[in-house]
Amino acid sequence: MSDRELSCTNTAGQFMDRGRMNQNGVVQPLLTDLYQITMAYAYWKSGKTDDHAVFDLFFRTNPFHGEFTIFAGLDECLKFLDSFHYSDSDIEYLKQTLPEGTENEFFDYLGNLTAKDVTLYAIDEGTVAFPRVPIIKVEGPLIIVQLLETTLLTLVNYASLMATNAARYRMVAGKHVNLLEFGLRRAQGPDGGLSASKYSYIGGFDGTSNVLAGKLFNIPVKGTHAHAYITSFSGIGELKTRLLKHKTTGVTGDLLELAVQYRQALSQLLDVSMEESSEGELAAMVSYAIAFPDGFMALVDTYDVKRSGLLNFSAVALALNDLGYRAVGVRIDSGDLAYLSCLARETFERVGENFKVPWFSKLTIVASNDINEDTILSLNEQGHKIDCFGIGTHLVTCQRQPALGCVYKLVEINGQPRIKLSQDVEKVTMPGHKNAFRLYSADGHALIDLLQKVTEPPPAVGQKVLCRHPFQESKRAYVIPSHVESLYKIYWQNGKIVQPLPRLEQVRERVQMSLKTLRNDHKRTLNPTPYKVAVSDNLYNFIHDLWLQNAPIGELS
Ligand SMILES: Nc1ncnc2c1ncn2[C@@H]1O[C@H](COP(=O)(O)OP(=O)(O)OP(=O)(O)O)[C@@H](O)[C@H]1O
Ligand SMILES: O=P(O)(O)OC[C@H]1O[C@H](OP(=O)(O)OP(=O)(O)O)[C@H](O)[C@@H]1O
Ligand SMILES: O=C(O)c1cccnc1
Ligand SMILES: [Mg+2]
Repeated sequence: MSDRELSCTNTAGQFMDRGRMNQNGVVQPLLTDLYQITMAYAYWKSGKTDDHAVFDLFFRTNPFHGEFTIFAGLDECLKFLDSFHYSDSDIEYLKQTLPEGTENEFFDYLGNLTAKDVTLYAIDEGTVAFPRVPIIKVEGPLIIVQLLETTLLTLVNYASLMATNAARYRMVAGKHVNLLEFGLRRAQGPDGGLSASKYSYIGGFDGTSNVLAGKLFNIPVKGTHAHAYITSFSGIGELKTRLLKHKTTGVTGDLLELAVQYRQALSQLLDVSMEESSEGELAAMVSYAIAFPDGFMALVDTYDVKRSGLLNFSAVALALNDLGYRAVGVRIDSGDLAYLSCLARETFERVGENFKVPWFSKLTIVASNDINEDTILSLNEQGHKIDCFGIGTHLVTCQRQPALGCVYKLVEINGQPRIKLSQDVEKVTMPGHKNAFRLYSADGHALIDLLQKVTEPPPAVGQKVLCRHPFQESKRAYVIPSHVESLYKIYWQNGKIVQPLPRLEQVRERVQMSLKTLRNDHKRTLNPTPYKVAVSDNLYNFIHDLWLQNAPIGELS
């Protein structure tokens, strides 16, 4: 759909620095859990200030009963590191908040703390990611890397959940349908709303109704109008203006008169009685068309799609055509969207044929109203004629799964591996500083992600590598990769962002490219095949030796 096709167009480019946004003002070092700061004090007191730590940020299960996750939020994490600094008022607040007796030198230490000694490795933003493969690794002095935990998690969890949700909607809707995010009114607060707009765009939506998101992130802003516009008119007597200049000749025409004439003719063609249709709706549509003659898109379900909305819309669109303008289309916001969209398309085809206006059959049909992934799948099965979905509540609140469970775990300290044991095997952490590789088959599909110790040589193309399930001894396979992708890049080092950061549209494109590398059976909505994540033989033995060393031996009595 071109910009012309929905009534509002985007002019945001001029406000933006290459499609990237400045750091969200709410993201600052105090946006964290108190326990990070109390731990920092205790680390400081116990002389652990300069201990060298490595933390992994990863999730354990994919959201939405799926088998993939889109990693998003990295850009914001890097900006957070870049600006990490406690202000004087932050320090004042902490002095009042931490228990009396907290030593003053600690606050001096915090006041001078930055992220300059931190190194951050990450998978590229917009790439598909899988459980247990760290998407970010953070290395540096224990206190500062610990202090980053909560903020990094809040920046990655919702962003990745949202981008994944949007990518799933894109997959079920197909390439050719437009997807607009309409969720601001339902989002979890203003910041949730802005993030939803940004990350649904990355995940594959085409635009948002959120004007501030358009300005801040250079996302196309689009929209139609609300029922209030239609119900604010009760009859044609209320129209203060009915005249419109012809688009090319400039000669003034009476849009209302033309529309009324067409309405009469249409009522016979469509077998709809004029008495049943709403005159207020006609007046509203005429006035809206006068305001936006090149972008006329009308809501047709206020009273009755068949008996009123389509009749009035078609009458006004034909009248506009006489004055040299081409209407854009309709939005349907209630009822059976499959049936009503087919009815709308049939109506437009008949009207176009009858009045010799060929483009009528191509009018855009937008559908909205509580749409989710399953609704789109069901509509696809039933057959529909919808060109564009406007989606709010289910998309932005991620109603099907409201949180992604990324965690941040210490895996190494002063060169010594650390393991967190759990009764639940899935929750046992993978110790040590690790590298991750994605191994591809000859047909270009991703086969398996392989974690190794950083000291191991990377897997090589054409060479057999043993891939082991991290916890189940008997599950292993040899893989001969046709292509090996090293998943981590250093993004932050020596106090600087050390990779060029892509623009939002580039991340958006990367999502689609990355999804293409996944086999369809990993992406299907019902019972998708799990993607394999493995460890090298070396890492397997290392984990299990450490596990045995750390697990206490019980005594039976
Ligand atoms: N053909 C269809 N197949 C499956 N689901 C549909 C179909 N058409 C609409 N839906 C969905 O059914 C639900 C209908 O919701 P609901 O009954 O609250 O709305 P409505 O009565 O049509 O409209 P409203 O209450 O806004 O006037 C929505 O979630 C909508 O997306
Ligand atoms: O349904 P969603 O996916 O959240 O999409 C956004 C909704 O917001 C608007 O109306 P609103 O819901 O405010 O009023 P309505 O329920 O009466 O249509 C719009 O008409 C959509 O229905
Ligand atoms: O522009 C629209 O049609 C729109 C915007 C927000 C919510 N519902 C609809
Ligand atoms: Mg609604």
